[in-house]
Amino acid sequence: MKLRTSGLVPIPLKDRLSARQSDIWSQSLELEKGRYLSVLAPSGTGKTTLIQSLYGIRRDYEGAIFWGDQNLRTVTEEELAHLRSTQISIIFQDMRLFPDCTAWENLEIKRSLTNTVSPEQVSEWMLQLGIADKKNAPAAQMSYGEQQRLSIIRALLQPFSFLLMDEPFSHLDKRNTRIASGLILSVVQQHNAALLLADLDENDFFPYHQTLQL
Ligand SMILES: Nc1ncnc2c1ncn2[C@@H]1O[C@H](COP(=O)(O)OP(=O)(O)OP(=O)(O)O)[C@@H](O)[C@H]1O
Repeated sequence: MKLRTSGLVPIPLKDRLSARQSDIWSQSLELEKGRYLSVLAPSGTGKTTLIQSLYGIRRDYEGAIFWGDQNLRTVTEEELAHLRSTQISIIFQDMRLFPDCTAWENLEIKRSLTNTVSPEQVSEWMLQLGIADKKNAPAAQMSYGEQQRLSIIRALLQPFSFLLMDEPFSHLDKRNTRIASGLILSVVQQHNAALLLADLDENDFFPYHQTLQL
């Protein structure tokens, strides 16, 4: 399966976009399994809009987004749910954890849906990312950096062919970013998945095949 966009333009950004060049807006974009794409964009230029449109959360755009032969605009809720649970995983900029659930519960809600990762593996990843001691803490009581590490692990608890990431390391220091990106890369490689990282500045978190300006 391939991700393909054509003539994509978010309607709220339309007037602003007509005044500047972009590698993605109004163009065609293709991403295949196993490819790593970096999308660079200054604050406020549409990273979150892009990621949420690709994930099917937003539909206020012109043009089209295809996952394989499925046009996101016309897929049914069931087809979209199936795509998200089998093909597309995501790390949201705003994390979207359940604040009153513990760290472990936040992960278990996702993990138990497909049971493709063992609880032991989850514990190991929490240890690796330095949040094992937060297992029983409500997400709302975790620091933003801890919540971000939790939401990174959560994204890895399902089968996927594409991983969408919206500034996934914005609350992390260099060391934690290195550890978290190493974990993400190893799981992406296991799945032979594609990775799309939308971020503010150039970085070497992953060995990209392509870098585009939003
Ligand atoms: N539904 C909407 N209606 C009007 N304007 C919107 C809407 N959604 C986003 N915008 C505007 O579009 C621009 C891009 O927003 P977006 O959140 O995608 O940017 P971003 O690149 O992710 O920014 P940041 O790096 O600061 O998180 C912003 O100026 C925002 O105010």
